[in-house]
Amino acid sequence: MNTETKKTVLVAVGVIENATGDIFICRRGASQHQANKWEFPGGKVEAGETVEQALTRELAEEVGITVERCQPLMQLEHDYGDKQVKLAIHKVTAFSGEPRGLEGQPSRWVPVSKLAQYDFPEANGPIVEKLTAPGA
Ligand SMILES: Nc1nc2c([nH]c(=O)n2[C@@H]2O[C@H](COP(=O)(O)OP(=O)(O)OP(=O)(O)O)[C@@H](O)[C@H]2O)c(=O)[nH]1
Ligand SMILES: [Mg+2]
Repeated sequence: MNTETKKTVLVAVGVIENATGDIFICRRGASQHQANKWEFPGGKVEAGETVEQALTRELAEEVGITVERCQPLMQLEHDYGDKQVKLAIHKVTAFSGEPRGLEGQPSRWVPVSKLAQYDFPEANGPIVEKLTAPGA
């Protein structure tokens, strides 16, 4: 399929931050797109939803938290060849509940300084850069 006809999938992504500044990441499943890579939890925005509504729904479903405060961090488009995605990324700075992998996915809190050691999907490069930039 050429780029003119390829459909872009809009994805709501949450960078969940705790009081000590650590970030919560999950590992994608073996049968998912970008299998076994680490990710910031989130998922596709459904018809009729805003990005924030999708983020709230996905984070409740996947990691069991209720988003109480979030701010837009950045938006990124990436073409994987088999799939074109637009990531709408928010930083989640207040939430209730303790995040955990509700779909059986491995998950952990990671200090920002260690984020670059994890294998993320290619699209995530600029997110990790922004989070680890001096003064971020
Ligand atoms: N959640 C999430 N998706 C990402 C990230 N980076 C990235 O390229 N993606 C891509 O965004 C797309 C949609 O994410 P998803 O598979 O989580 O969607 P979903 O939760 O609605 O799941 P589904 O597969 O059950 O429909 C995937 O193609 C995935 O590879 C990321 O950091 N977090
Ligand atoms: Mg998901």
